[in-house]
Amino acid sequence: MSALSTSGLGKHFGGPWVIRNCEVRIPEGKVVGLVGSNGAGKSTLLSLTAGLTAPSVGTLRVFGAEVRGRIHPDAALLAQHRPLYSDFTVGEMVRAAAKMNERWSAERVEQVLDAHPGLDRDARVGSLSRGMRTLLALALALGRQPKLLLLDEVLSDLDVLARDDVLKLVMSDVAERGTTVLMASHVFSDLRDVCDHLVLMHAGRVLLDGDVEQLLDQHRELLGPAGEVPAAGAVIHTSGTARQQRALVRAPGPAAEGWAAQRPALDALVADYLRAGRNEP
Ligand SMILES: Nc1ncnc2c1ncn2[C@@H]1O[C@H](COP(=O)(O)OP(=O)(O)OP(=O)(O)O)[C@@H](O)[C@H]1O
Repeated sequence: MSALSTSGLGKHFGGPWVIRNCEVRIPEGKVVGLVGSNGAGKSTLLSLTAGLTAPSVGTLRVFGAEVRGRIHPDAALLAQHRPLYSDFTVGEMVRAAAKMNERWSAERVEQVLDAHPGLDRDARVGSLSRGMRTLLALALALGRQPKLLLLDEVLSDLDVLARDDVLKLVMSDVAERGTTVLMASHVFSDLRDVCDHLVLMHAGRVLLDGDVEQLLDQHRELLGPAGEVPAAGAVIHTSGTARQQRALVRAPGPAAEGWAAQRPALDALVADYLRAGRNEP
């Protein structure tokens, strides 16, 4: 069963479409990188998935059940603004979260707090470092024992050690509970090492949705002389100098004479799709 599937999904807030004709299918147990430039619609897709806002058109299903602006018990969202009360202590924050959630694993939250001495139960939330606040918010999201964990820009503004802590915690949940994770970031390098499935958005549209290895297999980076790219497939993006040209092509035929073809690196694939999106009218 898909952890998340959408059909003809669209969203606007009374103005222009923020998500348009969105079709995604995310298999259970995957760690998904949700990538796109600022304003691409990543946070909106996460909010729709968590049931915080309802679709304007189309459907969105989480583990087969349609979500229409109702919080799904199997999904937990760690929003970009980290929903925590600064005046509470860590212990008070944990108790408040436990009261707000019917399904709750105190044990899971305690495990996380015990593993991170910076998360002192008596410390004021407002006095915690950015990394510790993110870890606390993540611990509370994990306390809900979600089957689908939605993380919005969870690594932004964190130093390298805090990033390691957060990623380790997320990946341990994946390994131990088979959690499906959808992680949004506008910085692809944040997600590159952990994601096995990629959803790439631009201006409210989904440009790519698939298993990372399969997506790489479907594309070739062609290098050859300047001029027309002799490719049978779809040319996604070209760049080059007066002498040499480079092109990313989807489903290309055999390389033409004078041209070299190689499987692209994942970073290059993502960057080319984002550039191609930016150049569209
Ligand atoms: N509640 C809202 N009301 C009106 N417009 C909104 C609302 N939420 C989002 N938008 C608009 O939807 C578009 C997509 O925003 P969204 O936050 O989903 O993008 P994003 O890809 O997460 O961007 P970023 O990487 O900057 O966080 C933006 O133009 C934004 O202004």
